[in-house]
Amino acid sequence: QSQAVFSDINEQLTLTSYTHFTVTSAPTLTGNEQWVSDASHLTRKPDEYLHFKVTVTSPHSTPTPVWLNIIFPAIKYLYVSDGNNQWYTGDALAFTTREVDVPNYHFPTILPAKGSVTFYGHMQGEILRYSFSVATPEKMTNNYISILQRDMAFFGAMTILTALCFVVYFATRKLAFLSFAIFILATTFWFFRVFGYAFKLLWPTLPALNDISYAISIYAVLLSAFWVLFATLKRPGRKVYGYKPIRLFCFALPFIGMGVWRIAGLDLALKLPVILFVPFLFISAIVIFKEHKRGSGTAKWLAIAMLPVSISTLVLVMIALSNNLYAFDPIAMFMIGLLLTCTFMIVLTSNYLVRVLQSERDSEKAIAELQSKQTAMLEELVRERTKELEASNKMLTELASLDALTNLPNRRSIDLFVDESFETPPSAGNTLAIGLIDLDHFKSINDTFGHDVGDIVLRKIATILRPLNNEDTIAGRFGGEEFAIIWRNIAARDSKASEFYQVLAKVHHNINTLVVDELEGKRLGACIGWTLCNGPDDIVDAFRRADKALYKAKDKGRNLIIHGR
Ligand SMILES: Nc1nc2c(ncn2[C@@H]2O[C@H](COP(=O)(O)OP(=O)(O)OP(=O)(O)O)[C@@H](O)[C@H]2O)c(=O)[nH]1
Repeated sequence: QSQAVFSDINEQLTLTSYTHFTVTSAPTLTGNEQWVSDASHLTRKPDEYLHFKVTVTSPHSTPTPVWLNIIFPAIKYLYVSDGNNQWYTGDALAFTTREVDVPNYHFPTILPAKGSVTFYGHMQGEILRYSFSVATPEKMTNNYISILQRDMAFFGAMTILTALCFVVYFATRKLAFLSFAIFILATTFWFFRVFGYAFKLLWPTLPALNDISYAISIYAVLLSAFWVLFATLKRPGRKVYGYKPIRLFCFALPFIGMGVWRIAGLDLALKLPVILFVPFLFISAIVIFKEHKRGSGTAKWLAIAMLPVSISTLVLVMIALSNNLYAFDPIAMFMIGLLLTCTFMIVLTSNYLVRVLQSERDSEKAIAELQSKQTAMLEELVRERTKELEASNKMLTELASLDALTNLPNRRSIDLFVDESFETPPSAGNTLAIGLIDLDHFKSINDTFGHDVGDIVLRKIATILRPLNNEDTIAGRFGGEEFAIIWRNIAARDSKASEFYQVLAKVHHNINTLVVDELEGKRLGACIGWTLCNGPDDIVDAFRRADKALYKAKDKGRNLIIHGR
C-alpha cells in the first residue's frame, strides 16, 4: 500500500487503510510478528494487545503541526509514540493520571518539511473499534466546535422536553408524565456526564465522584425507562402485564450493580444498565404487545414512541460489535433516536391530554344539556301551573263577580262597574243611566209556590237581562228580587234617556209576558225606577233617586216604570 500523504491541511486524513496491525500477548514486540492491513480479520482476546503502525508523509516545504487522532469506544490501555514522544492513556487509567485526557485521543506532533513521521503503539480493551486520522489542531478544534454546537442543541432540546413533561405533570398529576421527565432528565445527565465534568472541575482529587454520579445517572436511565413503560400503560383497577417481577427486578437492580462492582469491578457495574438496555427493549416489546392485546389504548402509541430509541440502540450495539459501520456516527445516531423517542412521548402526552380535555368538555356539555333540559322542563311546568292558576283565578274572579243563582253580575260587579266608569275622567257630559228593577209580590210567590219556584222565577228573569251585558252595559242582580241595569259613557241627552227608557220598557214588557209554568198562569209584575247620573259626585244621589222612583212605583200600585228626577 502507498504511504499516507498529508497534502491538504484543511482536511482530516483518514489513516485506517494505511495502518498495519498485529496482535500479541505481550506489550512488547519480538520482530517476528505478521502485520496485516485489515484488523477485522485478526482474532484477539480482550487481554491481548493490538499493535498498530502508520507512516504519514508531508509534501509541504515547512514543518506542519498535526494531531494523530484515535477514536475509540472502549480502549482500556493505549500507548502511542511518534518516535520522539510517547503517551500512555486509556479508560483503565484514572483520568487524573492520563497523559492525554480527552474523550477522543489526540497526539500532537510535527510533520517535518518534505519528511514523514511513523506513529506506532498498542492498545488493549474489550471492544475495540478504532479509527486513525491526522489533521491540523485548527481543523480538529473546528470539528469539536461543531460537535459542541450539536451537543448544545441536543441538550437544549432535551431540557425543553423535560420542562414540558414536568409542566404537564403538574397540570394533570398523571405519573406517566413525571416518568417521562425523569427518563429524559436521566438520559441527558448520563449522556453529557453533566455531574462528572462538574465534579472533575470542582474536586479534581476525588475521581470517585465522577464514577458515582455516572453510576447514578446510568442506573436512573434504565429504571426510569421501566417506570415510563409501566406508568404509561397503567390503567385504573388493573395491573400491567409483568408488573410484579419487573418491579422486584428494578428494586434489586441497584443492589445487583453494587454486587457486580464488588465482585467483577466498577467497569462492568457501570456497563450493566447499558448491557441491560437491549433486554429492556425486548421486555418492553412483550409487555406492550400483551397490553395491546388486553385492549390498552396507549400501548400502540408507546410502541411508536419507543421505536426510534430501540432502533438507534440496536444500531449502536451493531456499531460497537462491528468495525465496519463507519458510515454511522454512533453518537449522532443515538441522539436522533433519543430525541425522536422523547418527542414521540410528548406526542403521546398531547394525544392523551387532548382526549382528557375532550372527554371533560363532552361531560360538561352533557351536564349543560341536562341542565337546560331540566330548566326547560321546569319552565314548562311553571307555564302549565301558571295557566292553571290563571284559569282558577279567572274562575274565582268570575265566581266572585257572578251571582250564584242567576249567573248574572252580582252586586259587587255592579259597584265595580260604577266605580270604573269614573276612574278615568269622563269626557264632558259622559255619565251613567241607572235603572233598578224590583219584582212585585215576590214574597207571595215564595209563600204560594215555594222557595224553589221563587228561584226558578229569578233565573227566568236572568235570561231576559243577561243579553244586555256588554262593555258599557251591566245588567245584574242587585240583591234578593231586585235587579239593576246601568249604562255608562252616555251623553246626558234626552235622546239617550229615551233610548234607555226604551230598553227598560222592553225589559218590563218581557217580565210581564214571561211564562213560568210553575206559576200556573200567574203573571209577573215589576217596578222600575230609573234616573240619569250627573257625574261622579252624583252617584249616591242618583241611586237614591232611582230607589225613590222604584218605591214611588210600588206606592202607585206596582208594575210601573218611573223616572226619578
Ligand atoms: N226564592 C227566593 N226568594 C228570595 C231570594 N232572595 C229574596 N227572596 C225573597 O224575596 C222576598 C222579598 O220580599 P219583599 O221584600 O217583601 O218584597 P215583595 O214580596 O216582592 O213585595 P213588594 O216588593 O213590596 O212587591 C222575601 O220573601 C225573600 O225571602 C232568593 O234568592 N230566592
